[in-house]
Amino acid sequence: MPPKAKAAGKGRGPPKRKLAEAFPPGEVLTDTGKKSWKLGSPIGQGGFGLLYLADENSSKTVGADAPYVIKVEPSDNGPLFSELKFYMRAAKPDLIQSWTKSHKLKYLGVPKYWGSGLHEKGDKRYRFMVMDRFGLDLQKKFEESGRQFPRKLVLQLGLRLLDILEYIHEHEYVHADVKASNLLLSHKNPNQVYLVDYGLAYRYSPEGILKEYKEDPKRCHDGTIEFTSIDAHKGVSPCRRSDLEIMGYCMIQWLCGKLPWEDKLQDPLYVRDSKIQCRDDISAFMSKCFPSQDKPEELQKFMEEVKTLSYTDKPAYQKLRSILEAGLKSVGAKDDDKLEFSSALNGAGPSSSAKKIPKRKRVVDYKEDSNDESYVTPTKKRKSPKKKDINGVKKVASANKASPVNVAATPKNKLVETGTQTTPGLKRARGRPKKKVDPVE
Ligand SMILES: Nc1ncnc2c1ncn2[C@@H]1O[C@H](COP(=O)(O)OP(=O)(O)OP(=O)(O)O)[C@@H](O)[C@H]1O
Repeated sequence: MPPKAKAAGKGRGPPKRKLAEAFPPGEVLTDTGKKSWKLGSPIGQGGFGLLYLADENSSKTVGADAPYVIKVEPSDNGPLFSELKFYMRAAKPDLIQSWTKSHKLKYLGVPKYWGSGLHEKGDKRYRFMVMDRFGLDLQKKFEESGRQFPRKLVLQLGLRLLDILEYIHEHEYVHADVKASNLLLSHKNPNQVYLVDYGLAYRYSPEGILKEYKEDPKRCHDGTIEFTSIDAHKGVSPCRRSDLEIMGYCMIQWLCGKLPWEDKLQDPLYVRDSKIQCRDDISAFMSKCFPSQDKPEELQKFMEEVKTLSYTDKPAYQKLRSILEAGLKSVGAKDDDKLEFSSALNGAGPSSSAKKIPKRKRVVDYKEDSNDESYVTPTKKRKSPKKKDINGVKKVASANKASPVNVAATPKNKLVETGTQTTPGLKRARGRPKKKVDPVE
């Protein structure tokens, strides 16, 4: 039996996590810096908490174009704790701003952290975090585009992801769960994309000290099964090369529609072995993904460059950028900062294999943030397709027949669940502090 399937849920689950109750619009929360924020309507639901539209507190009501969201979870739930640690360490607006400036970037797709705190209501205590508000996620765009993105778009997304990953890697973290559903478009600017969901982010280099390679059979296959890295399949904590490998699989899927192992995602060992085979013969892998089209040479080179990285190596981000830029050049395009989703630009419509399939959920069997805090995540089986997201537009929960409903048109505070991210039978769990160290206390 695959290790993950054995570990899934049975007997190891933590107590059921409570979802934060729906706060009424107008609820005021005060963060640790004494700044007050006002909640608007709920905008999304994660596995462990709710997201609300929000704004700085004033006499005005928080409308549909609010610039912030607030994530709220019961204070004894772990996941927001882990994510919050990342945001507090690496996503302060000043830090992002100065990096953007010094690296001459037009923007950096890391959400800014605006504050956090604890909020008491009745006899309950909640942890909250304020962040930028975004728009649609790229998984929806991918489905809308018949599960294929144009080459120019894929390469531009790759370039933006390299900016993001270089930044978070240089700030001691890896993301470990890059995928289209974690890439959100800016609420205001349709040409900007942001990487969200740092619930699985791992501090691979606390105070600059790199974690050592160590396989742990109990932690195999963490992440989202089709994209997760070979390191994660082997139960090794994610590192910089893992993020790049995951990103490579994403780009290939966006371009060809379907990765070779996608028909057998219920078998993590099969997925792991397929990825290992592909790494051993990248050219054959590319031929499988692009049987009837020209193989995108740049993606092959990208994967080959990633393959050269050892566990602790710092990736050559600039070389990787040049590889993707050469790809843009080869199709007569340039990085003009416009994200165009129309597949006509590809010169090819969606491939026959590029049909709609249900979105996968991610799996994680542990969480560890080293330094002074260590996390052990008891496995948790997540309730099925209970998702979420709204971003001004919600989808109703029939797996792939999305009916967009404007959140403003839904009954007050009533979340419409969406069915986007489930692979039946696989579990998902998130980090939980072993020691009770509260970052906002
Ligand atoms: N800053 C944001 N602005 C707008 N929408 C967001 C923002 N962050 C997340 N979302 C959307 O809200 C939904 C819930 O996000 P959240 O990160 O809580 O869920 P998740 O990715 O499943 O995380 P969890 O790991 O808690 O399950 C997602 O569909 C996501 O696209």
